[in-house]
Amino acid sequence: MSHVITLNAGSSSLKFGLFSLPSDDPVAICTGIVDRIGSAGATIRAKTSDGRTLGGDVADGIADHHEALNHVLDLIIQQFPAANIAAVGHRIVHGGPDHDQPILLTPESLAALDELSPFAPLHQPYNLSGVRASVERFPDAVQVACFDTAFHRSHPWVNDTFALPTEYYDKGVRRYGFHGLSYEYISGHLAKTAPLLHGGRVIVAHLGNGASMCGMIHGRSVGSSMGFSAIDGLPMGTRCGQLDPGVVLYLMDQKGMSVDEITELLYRKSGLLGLSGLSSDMRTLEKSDSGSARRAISYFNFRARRELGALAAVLGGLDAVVFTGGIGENSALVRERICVNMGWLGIELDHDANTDHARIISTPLSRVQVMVIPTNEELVIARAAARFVYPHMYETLLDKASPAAPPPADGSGPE
Ligand SMILES: Nc1ncnc2c1ncn2[C@@H]1O[C@H](COP(=O)(O)OP(=O)(O)O)[C@@H](O)[C@H]1O
Ligand SMILES: CC(=O)OP(=O)(O)O
Ligand SMILES: [Mg+2]
Repeated sequence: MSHVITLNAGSSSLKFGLFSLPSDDPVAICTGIVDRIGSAGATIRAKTSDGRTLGGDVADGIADHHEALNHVLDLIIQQFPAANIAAVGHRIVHGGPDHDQPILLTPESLAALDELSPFAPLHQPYNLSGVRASVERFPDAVQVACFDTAFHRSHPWVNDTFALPTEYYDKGVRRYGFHGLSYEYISGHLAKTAPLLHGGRVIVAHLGNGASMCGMIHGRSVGSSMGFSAIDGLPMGTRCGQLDPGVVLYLMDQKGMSVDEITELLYRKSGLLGLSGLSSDMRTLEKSDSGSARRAISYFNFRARRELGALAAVLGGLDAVVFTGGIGENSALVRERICVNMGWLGIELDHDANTDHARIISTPLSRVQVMVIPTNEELVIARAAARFVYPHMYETLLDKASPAAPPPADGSGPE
Protein backbone atom coordinates (compact mmCIF):
# COMPACT_ATOMS: atom_id res chain seq x y z
CA MET A 1 0.00 0.00 0.00
CA SER A 2 1.23 3.55 -0.73
CA HIS A 3 1.72 6.22 1.89
CA VAL A 4 1.69 9.99 1.99
CA ILE A 5 3.67 12.32 4.22
CA THR A 6 2.10 15.70 4.99
CA LEU A 7 4.22 18.68 5.98
CA ASN A 8 3.09 21.98 7.44
CA ALA A 9 6.13 24.16 8.08
CA GLY A 10 5.81 27.28 10.23
CA SER A 11 8.59 29.70 11.08
CA SER A 12 9.75 27.67 14.08
CA SER A 13 7.75 24.47 13.82
CA LEU A 14 7.12 21.63 11.43
CA LYS A 15 3.89 19.67 11.72
CA PHE A 16 3.84 16.34 9.96
CA GLY A 17 1.66 13.34 9.30
CA LEU A 18 2.01 9.87 7.80
CA PHE A 19 -1.10 8.52 6.07
CA SER A 20 -1.83 5.21 4.38
CA LEU A 21 -3.95 5.25 1.23
CA PRO A 22 -6.62 2.56 1.31
CA SER A 23 -9.38 2.78 -1.27
CA ASP A 24 -11.77 5.17 0.47
CA ASP A 25 -10.02 7.96 2.43
CA PRO A 26 -6.43 8.50 3.67
CA VAL A 27 -5.91 7.08 7.17
CA ALA A 28 -3.58 8.83 9.64
CA ILE A 29 -0.99 6.46 11.06
CA CYS A 30 1.12 9.05 12.84
CA THR A 31 0.93 12.83 13.35
CA GLY A 32 3.36 15.07 15.16
CA ILE A 33 5.25 18.32 15.46
CA VAL A 34 8.85 19.47 15.62
CA ASP A 35 8.91 22.58 17.78
CA ARG A 36 11.40 25.38 18.48
CA ILE A 37 13.44 24.94 15.31
CA GLY A 38 16.44 27.27 15.44
CA SER A 39 16.29 27.92 19.18
CA ALA A 40 17.02 26.17 22.45
CA GLY A 41 14.75 23.38 23.72
CA ALA A 42 13.82 21.79 20.37
CA THR A 43 11.42 18.86 20.65
CA ILE A 44 9.87 16.32 18.35
CA ARG A 45 6.62 14.71 19.45
CA ALA A 46 4.30 12.37 17.63
CA LYS A 47 1.27 10.18 18.29
CA THR A 48 0.46 7.00 16.44
CA SER A 49 -2.98 5.66 15.59
CA ASP A 50 -2.33 2.70 17.92
CA GLY A 51 -1.87 5.05 20.87
CA ARG A 52 1.92 5.31 21.12
CA THR A 53 3.75 8.56 21.88
CA LEU A 54 7.04 9.00 20.03
CA GLY A 55 9.94 11.46 20.12
CA GLY A 56 11.11 13.78 22.88
CA ASP A 57 13.64 16.56 23.46
CA VAL A 58 16.42 16.98 20.91
CA ALA A 59 19.47 17.61 23.05
CA ASP A 60 21.65 19.33 20.43
CA GLY A 61 18.80 21.47 19.09
CA ILE A 62 17.55 21.64 15.49
CA ALA A 63 19.23 24.30 13.39
CA ASP A 64 16.80 24.60 10.47
CA HIS A 65 13.88 23.01 8.59
CA HIS A 66 16.19 20.77 6.62
CA GLU A 67 17.44 19.24 9.83
CA ALA A 68 13.91 19.12 11.25
CA LEU A 69 12.71 17.18 8.23
CA ASN A 70 15.56 14.73 8.58
CA HIS A 71 14.51 14.12 12.19
CA VAL A 72 10.93 13.53 11.05
CA LEU A 73 11.96 11.15 8.31
CA ASP A 74 14.34 9.25 10.58
CA LEU A 75 11.48 8.81 13.03
CA ILE A 76 9.07 7.67 10.30
CA ILE A 77 11.56 5.27 8.74
CA GLN A 78 12.48 3.80 12.14
CA GLN A 79 8.91 3.37 13.32
CA PHE A 80 7.26 2.50 10.00
CA PRO A 81 9.96 0.75 7.97
CA ALA A 82 7.41 -0.70 5.54
CA ALA A 83 5.99 2.73 4.58
CA ASN A 84 6.11 3.28 0.84
CA ILE A 85 6.16 7.04 0.39
CA ALA A 86 4.46 7.83 -2.93
CA ALA A 87 3.77 11.50 -2.25
CA VAL A 88 4.62 14.37 0.05
CA GLY A 89 1.88 16.97 0.49
CA HIS A 90 2.92 20.44 1.61
CA ARG A 91 0.92 23.24 3.16
CA ILE A 92 2.04 26.29 1.19
CA VAL A 93 0.63 29.41 2.77
CA HIS A 94 0.59 31.58 -0.35
CA GLY A 95 -0.61 30.47 -3.77
CA GLY A 96 -1.05 33.95 -5.23
CA PRO A 97 -4.14 35.17 -7.06
CA ASP A 98 -4.58 32.26 -9.47
CA HIS A 99 -4.21 28.93 -7.66
CA ASP A 100 -7.58 27.71 -6.43
CA GLN A 101 -6.53 24.03 -6.36
CA PRO A 102 -3.51 22.01 -5.24
CA ILE A 103 -0.74 21.63 -7.83
CA LEU A 104 2.16 19.32 -8.55
CA LEU A 105 5.44 20.90 -7.55
CA THR A 106 8.08 21.15 -10.26
CA PRO A 107 11.27 23.24 -10.32
CA GLU A 108 9.29 25.85 -12.31
CA SER A 109 6.28 26.00 -9.98
CA LEU A 110 8.63 26.12 -6.99
CA ALA A 111 10.44 29.12 -8.48
CA ALA A 112 7.11 30.86 -9.11
CA LEU A 113 6.01 30.25 -5.50
CA ASP A 114 9.34 31.61 -4.29
CA GLU A 115 8.40 34.92 -5.89
CA LEU A 116 5.45 35.10 -3.48
CA SER A 117 7.75 34.86 -0.43
CA PRO A 118 7.77 38.65 0.13
CA PHE A 119 3.94 38.41 0.50
CA ALA A 120 4.26 35.93 3.40
CA PRO A 121 7.78 36.34 4.76
CA LEU A 122 7.22 34.40 7.95
CA HIS A 123 5.55 31.40 6.33
CA GLN A 124 6.36 30.94 2.64
CA PRO A 125 10.18 30.59 2.81
CA TYR A 126 9.82 27.90 5.49
CA ASN A 127 7.12 26.07 3.51
CA LEU A 128 9.38 26.05 0.46
CA SER A 129 12.46 24.94 2.36
CA GLY A 130 10.35 21.96 3.53
CA VAL A 131 9.65 21.18 -0.13
CA ARG A 132 13.33 21.36 -1.10
CA ALA A 133 14.37 19.14 1.77
CA SER A 134 11.76 16.53 0.93
CA VAL A 135 12.65 16.52 -2.78
CA GLU A 136 16.18 15.64 -1.68
CA ARG A 137 15.00 12.81 0.58
CA PHE A 138 12.26 11.49 -1.74
CA PRO A 139 13.31 12.28 -5.31
CA ASP A 140 10.82 9.73 -6.67
CA ALA A 141 7.80 10.85 -4.66
CA VAL A 142 5.20 13.22 -6.05
CA GLN A 143 5.41 16.63 -4.31
CA VAL A 144 2.06 18.39 -3.99
CA ALA A 145 1.42 21.99 -2.95
CA CYS A 146 -1.80 22.74 -1.02
CA PHE A 147 -2.47 26.45 -0.69
CA ASP A 148 -3.92 28.24 2.32
CA THR A 149 -5.16 30.95 -0.03
CA ALA A 150 -6.88 28.63 -2.56
CA PHE A 151 -10.19 28.23 -0.68
CA HIS A 152 -10.72 32.00 -0.75
CA ARG A 153 -10.36 32.45 -4.47
CA SER A 154 -14.16 32.30 -4.67
CA HIS A 155 -14.33 35.74 -2.98
CA PRO A 156 -16.33 38.32 -4.84
CA TRP A 157 -14.25 41.25 -6.03
CA VAL A 158 -15.41 43.58 -3.24
CA ASN A 159 -13.92 41.18 -0.71
CA ASP A 160 -10.77 40.67 -2.71
CA THR A 161 -9.68 44.27 -3.17
CA PHE A 162 -8.45 47.27 -1.20
CA ALA A 163 -9.51 50.79 -2.09
CA LEU A 164 -6.14 51.55 -3.65
CA PRO A 165 -5.59 52.60 -7.26
CA THR A 166 -6.38 49.49 -9.33
CA GLU A 167 -2.80 49.07 -10.52
CA TYR A 168 -1.97 47.77 -7.03
CA TYR A 169 -4.65 45.08 -7.34
CA ASP A 170 -3.13 44.11 -10.68
CA LYS A 171 0.28 43.86 -8.98
CA GLY A 172 -1.12 41.40 -6.45
CA VAL A 173 -1.99 43.72 -3.55
CA ARG A 174 -5.25 41.93 -2.66
CA ARG A 175 -7.10 40.34 0.24
CA TYR A 176 -6.00 36.74 -0.22
CA GLY A 177 -7.29 35.18 3.00
CA PHE A 178 -5.53 32.26 4.71
CA HIS A 179 -6.22 29.11 6.81
CA GLY A 180 -7.97 27.79 3.69
CA LEU A 181 -7.03 24.15 4.34
CA SER A 182 -8.75 24.31 7.70
CA TYR A 183 -11.83 25.94 6.17
CA GLU A 184 -11.91 23.36 3.40
CA TYR A 185 -11.89 20.60 5.99
CA ILE A 186 -14.76 22.18 7.94
CA SER A 187 -16.74 22.81 4.77
CA GLY A 188 -16.34 19.16 3.69
CA HIS A 189 -17.20 17.94 7.19
CA LEU A 190 -20.40 20.01 7.22
CA ALA A 191 -21.33 18.76 3.75
CA LYS A 192 -21.23 15.22 5.10
CA THR A 193 -22.65 15.69 8.59
CA ALA A 194 -24.97 18.71 8.34
CA PRO A 195 -25.85 19.24 4.67
CA LEU A 196 -28.61 21.75 5.40
CA LEU A 197 -26.27 24.01 7.35
CA HIS A 198 -23.54 23.51 4.76
CA GLY A 199 -25.97 24.84 2.19
CA GLY A 200 -26.61 27.94 4.32
CA ARG A 201 -24.67 30.87 5.80
CA VAL A 202 -21.85 29.75 8.06
CA ILE A 203 -19.08 31.58 9.89
CA VAL A 204 -16.07 29.45 10.81
CA ALA A 205 -13.79 30.84 13.52
CA HIS A 206 -10.34 29.26 13.19
CA LEU A 207 -8.84 30.43 16.47
CA GLY A 208 -5.35 29.05 17.03
CA ASN A 209 -1.95 30.61 17.37
CA GLY A 210 -2.84 32.18 14.03
CA ALA A 211 -6.52 33.18 13.98
CA SER A 212 -9.05 34.15 11.34
CA MET A 213 -12.74 33.90 10.47
CA CYS A 214 -14.33 32.89 7.21
CA GLY A 215 -17.87 33.53 6.01
CA MET A 216 -19.23 30.78 3.76
CA ILE A 217 -22.30 30.36 1.63
CA HIS A 218 -22.93 26.87 0.25
CA GLY A 219 -19.58 25.82 1.71
CA ARG A 220 -17.59 28.37 -0.27
CA SER A 221 -15.70 31.34 1.09
CA VAL A 222 -17.25 34.74 0.42
CA GLY A 223 -15.22 36.71 2.96
CA SER A 224 -12.39 36.31 5.43
CA SER A 225 -10.84 38.38 8.19
CA MET A 226 -7.29 37.84 6.92
CA GLY A 227 -6.28 39.94 3.97
CA PHE A 228 -3.04 40.60 2.12
CA SER A 229 -0.96 39.04 4.86
CA ALA A 230 -1.44 36.69 7.78
CA ILE A 231 -1.25 39.65 10.18
CA ASP A 232 -4.63 41.16 9.32
CA GLY A 233 -7.98 40.61 11.03
CA LEU A 234 -8.19 39.05 14.48
CA PRO A 235 -5.44 39.49 17.08
CA MET A 236 -3.36 36.31 17.41
CA GLY A 237 -0.78 34.74 19.67
CA THR A 238 1.94 37.19 18.65
CA ARG A 239 0.39 39.04 15.68
CA CYS A 240 -1.54 42.28 16.09
CA GLY A 241 -4.45 41.68 13.72
CA GLN A 242 -6.20 44.63 12.10
CA LEU A 243 -4.15 47.80 12.45
CA ASP A 244 -4.54 51.30 11.08
CA PRO A 245 -1.78 51.63 8.41
CA GLY A 246 -1.18 55.09 9.86
CA VAL A 247 0.44 53.36 12.84
CA VAL A 248 3.05 51.83 10.55
CA LEU A 249 3.72 55.18 8.88
CA TYR A 250 4.09 56.81 12.30
CA LEU A 251 6.52 54.13 13.52
CA MET A 252 8.65 54.55 10.41
CA ASP A 253 8.52 58.29 10.15
CA GLN A 254 8.49 59.45 13.78
CA LYS A 255 10.14 56.55 15.58
CA GLY A 256 12.68 55.69 12.90
CA MET A 257 11.84 52.00 13.02
CA SER A 258 13.16 49.84 10.19
CA VAL A 259 11.08 47.38 8.17
CA ASP A 260 12.70 44.50 10.10
CA GLU A 261 11.88 46.08 13.44
CA ILE A 262 8.26 46.70 12.45
CA THR A 263 7.96 43.18 11.06
CA GLU A 264 9.25 41.78 14.34
CA LEU A 265 6.82 44.00 16.28
CA LEU A 266 3.72 43.15 14.26
CA TYR A 267 4.35 39.43 13.73
CA ARG A 268 6.15 38.33 16.87
CA LYS A 269 5.69 40.79 19.72
CA SER A 270 2.05 41.81 19.46
CA GLY A 271 -1.31 40.09 19.88
CA LEU A 272 -1.93 38.20 23.13
CA LEU A 273 1.77 38.33 23.97
CA GLY A 274 2.10 42.07 23.42
CA LEU A 275 -1.07 42.97 25.30
CA SER A 276 -0.49 40.65 28.26
CA GLY A 277 3.28 41.04 28.46
CA LEU A 278 3.06 37.46 29.66
CA SER A 279 2.37 34.84 27.02
CA SER A 280 1.04 34.17 23.54
CA ASP A 281 -0.72 31.06 24.84
CA MET A 282 -4.38 31.34 25.77
CA ARG A 283 -3.97 28.53 28.34
CA THR A 284 -1.42 30.57 30.30
CA LEU A 285 -3.53 33.72 30.08
CA GLU A 286 -6.67 31.95 31.25
CA LYS A 287 -4.83 30.64 34.30
CA SER A 288 -3.32 34.02 35.15
CA ASP A 289 -5.06 36.46 37.48
CA SER A 290 -3.11 39.46 36.16
CA GLY A 291 -5.09 42.40 34.82
CA SER A 292 -3.05 42.52 31.62
CA ALA A 293 -3.82 38.85 30.86
CA ARG A 294 -7.54 39.55 31.37
CA ARG A 295 -7.35 42.60 29.11
CA ALA A 296 -5.57 40.62 26.39
CA ILE A 297 -8.34 37.99 26.46
CA SER A 298 -10.98 40.75 26.42
CA TYR A 299 -9.43 42.34 23.35
CA PHE A 300 -9.25 38.95 21.59
CA ASN A 301 -12.94 38.28 22.30
CA PHE A 302 -14.01 41.82 21.44
CA ARG A 303 -12.37 41.70 18.01
CA ALA A 304 -13.77 38.23 17.37
CA ARG A 305 -17.31 39.47 18.18
CA ARG A 306 -16.81 42.44 15.89
CA GLU A 307 -15.65 40.25 13.03
CA LEU A 308 -18.51 37.80 13.60
CA GLY A 309 -21.02 40.65 13.28
CA ALA A 310 -19.29 42.02 10.20
CA LEU A 311 -19.22 38.65 8.44
CA ALA A 312 -22.87 38.00 9.35
CA ALA A 313 -23.66 41.25 7.54
CA VAL A 314 -21.64 40.11 4.52
CA LEU A 315 -23.53 36.80 4.47
CA GLY A 316 -26.89 38.53 4.85
CA GLY A 317 -27.69 36.56 8.01
CA LEU A 318 -26.41 33.50 9.78
CA ASP A 319 -27.32 29.82 10.12
CA ALA A 320 -24.30 28.38 11.92
CA VAL A 321 -21.07 29.27 13.68
CA VAL A 322 -18.24 26.74 13.89
CA PHE A 323 -15.36 27.07 16.34
CA THR A 324 -12.10 25.33 15.47
CA GLY A 325 -8.31 25.63 16.01
CA GLY A 326 -6.47 25.25 19.32
CA ILE A 327 -8.43 28.01 21.08
CA GLY A 328 -11.73 27.43 19.30
CA GLU A 329 -11.71 23.71 20.11
CA ASN A 330 -10.52 23.99 23.70
CA SER A 331 -11.42 27.29 25.29
CA ALA A 332 -14.98 27.25 26.66
CA LEU A 333 -14.28 30.70 28.12
CA VAL A 334 -13.44 32.30 24.78
CA ARG A 335 -16.41 30.66 23.01
CA GLU A 336 -18.73 31.85 25.78
CA ARG A 337 -17.42 35.42 25.67
CA ILE A 338 -17.67 35.60 21.90
CA CYS A 339 -21.25 34.31 21.90
CA VAL A 340 -22.58 36.15 24.95
CA ASN A 341 -25.42 38.62 24.24
CA MET A 342 -25.58 37.56 20.61
CA GLY A 343 -29.30 36.76 20.88
CA TRP A 344 -29.96 39.61 18.40
CA LEU A 345 -28.08 37.53 15.82
CA GLY A 346 -29.95 34.35 16.76
CA ILE A 347 -27.17 32.82 18.87
CA GLU A 348 -28.18 31.21 22.18
CA LEU A 349 -25.31 29.36 23.78
CA ASP A 350 -25.94 26.29 25.96
CA HIS A 351 -23.63 26.97 28.90
CA ASP A 352 -23.32 23.32 30.01
CA ALA A 353 -22.79 21.96 26.52
CA ASN A 354 -20.10 24.59 25.97
CA THR A 355 -18.35 23.74 29.24
CA ASP A 356 -18.48 20.05 28.27
CA HIS A 357 -16.96 20.84 24.84
CA ALA A 358 -19.96 19.19 23.15
CA ARG A 359 -20.12 19.17 19.36
CA ILE A 360 -23.25 21.39 19.37
CA ILE A 361 -23.00 24.11 22.00
CA SER A 362 -26.11 26.16 21.20
CA THR A 363 -29.51 25.52 22.83
CA PRO A 364 -32.10 23.48 20.91
CA LEU A 365 -34.09 26.70 20.34
CA SER A 366 -31.14 28.76 19.13
CA ARG A 367 -31.86 30.00 15.60
CA VAL A 368 -28.14 29.78 14.81
CA GLN A 369 -26.47 26.44 15.50
CA VAL A 370 -23.08 26.83 17.20
CA MET A 371 -20.65 23.94 16.83
CA VAL A 372 -17.17 22.87 17.83
CA ILE A 373 -15.45 20.86 15.10
CA PRO A 374 -11.77 19.89 15.42
CA THR A 375 -9.97 20.89 12.24
CA ASN A 376 -7.76 18.53 10.25
CA GLU A 377 -5.53 20.37 7.79
CA GLU A 378 -3.33 17.29 7.47
CA LEU A 379 -6.21 15.19 6.12
CA VAL A 380 -6.98 17.85 3.51
CA ILE A 381 -3.33 17.79 2.41
CA ALA A 382 -3.25 13.96 2.40
CA ARG A 383 -6.42 13.83 0.26
CA ALA A 384 -4.97 16.28 -2.23
CA ALA A 385 -1.72 14.32 -2.46
CA ALA A 386 -3.65 11.04 -2.80
CA ARG A 387 -5.50 12.50 -5.74
CA PHE A 388 -2.20 12.84 -7.60
CA VAL A 389 -1.09 9.32 -6.64
CA TYR A 390 -4.37 7.54 -7.49
CA PRO A 391 -6.36 9.97 -9.63
CA HIS A 392 -9.16 7.53 -10.48
CA MET A 393 -9.67 6.22 -6.98
CA TYR A 394 -9.72 9.56 -5.19
CA GLU A 395 -11.36 11.79 -7.76
CA THR A 396 -14.85 10.61 -6.77
CA LEU A 397 -14.15 10.99 -3.09
CA LEU A 398 -13.04 14.58 -3.52
CA ASP A 399 -15.94 15.44 -5.80
CA LYS A 400 -18.30 14.24 -3.09
CA ALA A 401 -16.53 16.29 -0.45
CA SER A 402 -16.22 19.45 -2.51
CA PRO A 403 -19.15 21.80 -2.24
CA ALA A 404 -21.40 22.83 -5.10
CA ALA A 405 -20.95 26.28 -6.62
CA PRO A 406 -22.74 28.87 -4.47
CA PRO A 407 -25.19 31.42 -5.70
CA PRO A 408 -23.69 34.93 -5.54
CA ALA A 409 -23.70 36.30 -1.98
CA ASP A 410 -26.53 38.82 -1.70
CA GLY A 411 -25.23 42.29 -2.31
CA SER A 412 -21.61 41.20 -2.30
CA GLY A 413 -21.20 39.77 -5.77
CA PRO A 414 -18.70 41.17 -8.26
CA GLU A 415 -19.67 44.69 -9.28
N1 LIG B 1 -6.95 23.92 26.44
C1 LIG B 1 -6.75 25.10 25.86
N2 LIG B 1 -7.36 26.22 26.33
C2 LIG B 1 -7.17 27.42 25.77
N3 LIG B 1 -6.36 27.61 24.70
C3 LIG B 1 -5.74 26.54 24.18
C4 LIG B 1 -5.89 25.23 24.73
N4 LIG B 1 -5.13 24.38 23.99
C5 LIG B 1 -4.53 25.13 23.04
N5 LIG B 1 -4.88 26.42 23.14
C6 LIG B 1 -4.45 27.56 22.31
O1 LIG B 1 -4.27 27.10 20.99
C7 LIG B 1 -3.03 27.58 20.46
C8 LIG B 1 -2.52 26.62 19.42
O2 LIG B 1 -3.48 26.49 18.44
P1 LIG B 1 -3.18 25.73 17.05
O3 LIG B 1 -4.43 25.78 16.25
O4 LIG B 1 -2.60 24.40 17.36
O5 LIG B 1 -2.12 26.73 16.49
P2 LIG B 1 -1.22 26.75 15.20
O6 LIG B 1 -1.67 25.64 14.30
O7 LIG B 1 -1.50 28.08 14.61
O8 LIG B 1 0.17 26.60 15.70
C9 LIG B 1 -2.14 27.70 21.67
O9 LIG B 1 -1.14 28.65 21.45
C10 LIG B 1 -3.13 28.16 22.74
O10 LIG B 1 -3.26 29.57 22.70
C1 LIG C 1 -1.73 31.69 7.88
C2 LIG C 1 -1.47 31.49 9.33
O1 LIG C 1 -1.67 32.38 10.12
O2 LIG C 1 -1.04 30.27 9.66
P1 LIG C 1 -0.69 29.79 11.14
O3 LIG C 1 -1.95 29.86 11.93
O4 LIG C 1 -0.24 28.37 10.93
O5 LIG C 1 0.39 30.68 11.66
MG1 LIG D 1 -2.44 26.81 12.43
